[in-house]
Amino acid sequence: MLDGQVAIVTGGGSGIGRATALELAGHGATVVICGRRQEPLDETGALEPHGRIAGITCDIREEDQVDALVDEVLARHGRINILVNNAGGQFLSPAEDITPKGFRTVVRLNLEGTWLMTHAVATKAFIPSGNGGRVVSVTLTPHTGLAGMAHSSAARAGVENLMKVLAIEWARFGIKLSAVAPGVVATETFMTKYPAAFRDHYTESVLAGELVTPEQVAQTIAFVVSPAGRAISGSVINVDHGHDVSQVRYPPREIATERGSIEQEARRT
Ligand SMILES: CCCCCCCCC/C=C/C(=O)SCCNC(=O)CCNC(=O)[C@H](O)C(C)(C)COP(=O)(O)OP(=O)(O)OC[C@H]1O[C@@H](n2cnc3c(N)ncnc32)[C@H](O)[C@@H]1OP(=O)(O)O
Ligand SMILES: NC(=O)C1=CN([C@@H]2O[C@H](COP(=O)(O)OP(=O)(O)OC[C@H]3O[C@@H](n4cnc5c(N)ncnc54)[C@H](OP(=O)(O)O)[C@@H]3O)[C@@H](O)[C@H]2O)C=CC1
Repeated sequence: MLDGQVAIVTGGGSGIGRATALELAGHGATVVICGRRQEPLDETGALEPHGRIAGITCDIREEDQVDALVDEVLARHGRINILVNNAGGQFLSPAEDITPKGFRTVVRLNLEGTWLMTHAVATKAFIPSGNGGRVVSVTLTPHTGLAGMAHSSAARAGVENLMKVLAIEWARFGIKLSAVAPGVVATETFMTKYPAAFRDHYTESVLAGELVTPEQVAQTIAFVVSPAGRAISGSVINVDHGHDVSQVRYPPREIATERGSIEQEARRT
């Protein structure tokens, strides 16, 4: 389905990004993955039997590193057809405890990093080639607001609207852009990063009684960038077992602290 296509998947060393890199490579694409650490990238590469996945370190928040990544992919492969903006994340915190620096950190990663990658790939590869390209950005549901993640909710809303605006502006270049918005996905990070009460509550209370798998998100992304998804642009596609339309009280009684909020995520060491 993707023979001859060259794809970049950010955050391809783990979770949804790893599953997406493997899915695209399984359909014949040559995939370059990036992240801040080399080791997880190498681990993903080793899982692909035909040598179709290679890793290049890059912090998507840094403009010079983004430029260097895109230049390197073009030098190696001569073209880019697909960009998957998957790298992202946040720390869990009651909104009143998020500092200006903390808010900026999350917005920089999710919104500015996505913008830098998208702009660089479009201006260096998609537009000059005359062939356009496909962009999928991974965001989040629920769209009604992800309580405990004010910074990330704001950033992801920005990403989804960015995809819509660019779908209009860059239609003339043949560039199609969409967002894929997962619900709660059983990645290693989700299962280990957040306070146990938060993780257990959302694992047990999701509508369908089961979490989304990274592979389900990856297969949706592969469909969107495949020939079958050619007419998809400016869309937000939920992969969430109905999470977006469910009504959830905040904070959930079962995990509310004495302050009437949620437990803050421990700082990483
Ligand atoms: C209805 C609901 C349904 C809810 C249903 C639930 C659905 C959950 C769905 C979502 C799941 C996922 O996304 S799972 C995937 C998540 N994956 C990730 O988050 C991976 C990427 N994340 C990260 O790298 C980090 O978390 C992130 C903080 C964003 C960036 O890390 P950095 O190393 O760049 O930054 P740091 O140096 O650690 O921190 C920079 C500043 O950020 C702030 N900061 C960082 N960690 C902090 C913390 N735990 N508590 C407070 N503040 C913190 C401080 O101000 C820090 O500055 P100082 O004070 O100076 O230190
Ligand atoms: N798991 C879930 O429940 C859900 C996840 N999502 C979103 O899906 C995406 C993937 O999540 P998931 O697979 O669970 O999480 P992971 O933590 O496994 O993946 C995040 C990846 O992004 C990379 N990354 C983080 N910061 C940067 C950076 N500044 N520059 C480049 N790469 C970076 C990390 O690698 P490294 O640390 O080496 O840089 C890592 O490989 C995220 O955007 C997440 O918020 C959305 C809905 C639900």
